[in-house]
Amino acid sequence: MWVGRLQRSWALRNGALLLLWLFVFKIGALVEYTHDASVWFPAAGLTFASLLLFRFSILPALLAGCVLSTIYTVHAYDISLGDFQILKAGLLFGLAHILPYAIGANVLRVLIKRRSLDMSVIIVLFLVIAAVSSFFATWLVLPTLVMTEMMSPDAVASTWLPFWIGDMAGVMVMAPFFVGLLNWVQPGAFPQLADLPGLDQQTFNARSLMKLLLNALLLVSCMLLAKVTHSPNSAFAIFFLVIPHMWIACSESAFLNVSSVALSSFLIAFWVHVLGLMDYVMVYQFAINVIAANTLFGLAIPSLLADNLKLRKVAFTDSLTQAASRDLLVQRSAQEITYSRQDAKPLAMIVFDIDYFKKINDKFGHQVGDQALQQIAQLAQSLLRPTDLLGRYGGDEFVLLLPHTELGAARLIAERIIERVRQVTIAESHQLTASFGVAGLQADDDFERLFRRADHALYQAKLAGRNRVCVAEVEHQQALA
Ligand SMILES: Nc1nc2c(ncn2[C@@H]2O[C@H](COP(=O)(O)OP(=O)(O)OP(=O)(O)O)[C@@H](O)[C@H]2O)c(=O)[nH]1
Repeated sequence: MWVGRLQRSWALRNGALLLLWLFVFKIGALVEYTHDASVWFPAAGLTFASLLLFRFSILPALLAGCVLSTIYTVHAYDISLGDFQILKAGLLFGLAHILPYAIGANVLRVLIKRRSLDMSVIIVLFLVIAAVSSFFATWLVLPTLVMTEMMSPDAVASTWLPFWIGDMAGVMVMAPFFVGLLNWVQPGAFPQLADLPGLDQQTFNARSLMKLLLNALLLVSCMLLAKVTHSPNSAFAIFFLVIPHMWIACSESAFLNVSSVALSSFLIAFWVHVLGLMDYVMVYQFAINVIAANTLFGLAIPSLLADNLKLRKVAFTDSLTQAASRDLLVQRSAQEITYSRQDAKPLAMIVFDIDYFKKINDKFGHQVGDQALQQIAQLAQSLLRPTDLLGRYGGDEFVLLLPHTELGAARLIAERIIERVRQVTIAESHQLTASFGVAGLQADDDFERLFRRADHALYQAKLAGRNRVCVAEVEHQQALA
């Protein structure tokens, strides 16, 4: 019910986002580098994600968040500023923080709307936009803080890098998670997101929770190691997290993928704070940024796999008859011939072709011809074993590859098909017939030689009057009429 209200009311949405923004701002303070810079600033990710989804309608919440967080900082750190100066500092901080992310989010929005871009390109663009917009945010916010006397000019040199890393981690690591979360609360706020695979699937089950738990255990172990050994070298063990994260990226939904990176980055901030590992915090931040960038590419895996499957289907299936394409036929035949030879098993090939197909086209039209091809393919397919392969060699010529089949058995199969073909009537009155050539694998056969013999047998069947099966080698012709 509350979700429905949030979706309908602009004011409620802004109010809820303000609360969430202040909450994540406060969590960011867990890894404060100075009072002006957190090395993990998830609020930047929320700013970016909310601007991407809700555009300028969310500005009041973001500006209010910046003003309130400035008031909080001034009081928490006893900075002596008057009320008007605090308000001015808050508003200027807001503008400096929001502007670069508004531009970045809008550029990404426009790019995502171009449906021709594939997921891996969108991810690269997002990473570049995250790095560039957080860099500009850093160099707009810091001078603003100096100008409003929230920060001493001397501190800029030592603060800008952790500030930038903190904002960049906030956007790179947290924005995809916030996008998934906001899109769940308000589906359709940015309809094109539905075209990106899986961000809308909030599927958590026992197996995915177990993976998150293992990930969290590895993370804590690595950080405890750094604490116990007091060695900056052991802090680098955190890079091992790339393994469980890639595992999650390859095996779970996109939303779980971005949630796991967000969770790891939160846990890193939490344990840095609890274990007092601030000296190594930059190592951890670099690690989580690298891991996030890596695992984000996991979002592209489902779409790449789907594209691959689609391409394979197009390349290996004849679109009219759904039989195997000539390419697949040649490829599979070569494989099966090798296996047959290795295992000393027989293999047979049948080549068949509709009789007087040209006349059917001429008399009833191409569409009826196409239907005849489809019917013949379906009929042959229904009589085959799963290990057999039906391919369309070209025009009205089909090839049947029959592994583990003796020549005699292949002939019986051809006879069974020819019998069924005779029962097919097209254009209400025309009865179809077809001719068949059968050949068995011989010692020095490759696909070409085997096909040539089966095709020659087909030619013999045509010469002998069609509507019959002819077997190669034995030169045995059998009229079946
Ligand atoms: N409808 C349709 N016709 C096709 C397709 N591909 C090839 N053809 C036609 O199929 C006919 C093939 O004829 P042929 O196999 O050469 O000769 P035929 O008339 O069947 O005569 P025989 O094979 O000697 O019995 C040609 O007219 C092609 O234009 C297709 O995808 N759909």
